[in-house]
Amino acid sequence: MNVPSPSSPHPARPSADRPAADIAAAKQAERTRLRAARRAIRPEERERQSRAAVEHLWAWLGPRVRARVAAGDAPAVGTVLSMPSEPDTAGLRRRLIDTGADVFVPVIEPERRLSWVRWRPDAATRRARLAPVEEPIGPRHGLDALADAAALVMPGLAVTDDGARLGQGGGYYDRVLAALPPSVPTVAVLFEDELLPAGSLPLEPTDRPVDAVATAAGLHMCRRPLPGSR
Ligand SMILES: Nc1nc2c(c(=O)[nH]1)N(C=O)[C@@H](CNc1ccc(C(=O)N[C@@H](CCC(=O)O)C(=O)O)cc1)CN2
Ligand SMILES: Nc1ncnc2c1ncn2[C@@H]1O[C@H](COP(=O)(O)OP(=O)(O)OP(=O)(O)O)[C@@H](O)[C@H]1O
Repeated sequence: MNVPSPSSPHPARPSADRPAADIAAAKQAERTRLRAARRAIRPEERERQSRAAVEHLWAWLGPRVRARVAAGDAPAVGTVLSMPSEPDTAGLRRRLIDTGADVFVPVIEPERRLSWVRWRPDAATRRARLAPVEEPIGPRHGLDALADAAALVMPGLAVTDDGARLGQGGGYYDRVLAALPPSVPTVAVLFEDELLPAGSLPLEPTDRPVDAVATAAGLHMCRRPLPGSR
């Protein structure tokens, strides 16, 4: 079987021959387009799509978390505190907590690194200095907190059918994906129009693909079936 290793660079590399500055500029233009499209999404529509995307994600993730909790091995799950422009992960976090998972969300560190803080519904948060995101206050952990996670649920602005991801531009998640054990399934949560055809996003050598995308339309497998999904 010719399945690419999850930690290898993305196999489809339409932008391989372009100068790096061109690719970065093309990404920036795409971010501008995608952010404008997000601003046009009404709150009720964001709510609807967030609920439906979480429902599809939970149909796969819920049973896996439950099984591990029942076996006395309550898993970690990485996710985010969503910005108002993003699909809302609040419903996912509530279900994870209700089911007994350990929920971790990112905190921005120097040199575009992330650390991970355990989140509870009553967690005190503060605004990050370098991005318009809330971060919980509390002990910070390295990526080892997610080494045996049931999933890493990621933000992003768009992902292609085959898993190429465009984020907010910090490279934070590319660094995470480069260091995360390939056994941890990675899923981006997006609005419906943000799952794009393969080949339609500019790629840099440091970009790392995601395994799947959850939208209101369903859970789309980009690279390999998620464990237990069939
Ligand atoms: N909820 C959430 N948390 C996250 C991320 C994320 O994408 N979403 N990140 C993922 O890496 C990291 C934070 N990085 C971020 C960097 C920039 C922006 C941002 O929204 N910036 C401005 C854009 C300014 C500009 O135009 O250049 C904005 O969109 O208004 C958000 C997060 C870690 N935590
Ligand atoms: N593993 C890495 N090591 C060093 N530099 C990196 C790494 N990953 C990404 N970068 C740098 O970070 C820059 C921004 O990355 P990119 O445009 O892929 O961010 P993004 O995936 O859109 O953002 P984010 O992950 O923060 O949501 C890249 O131009 C690249 O130079």
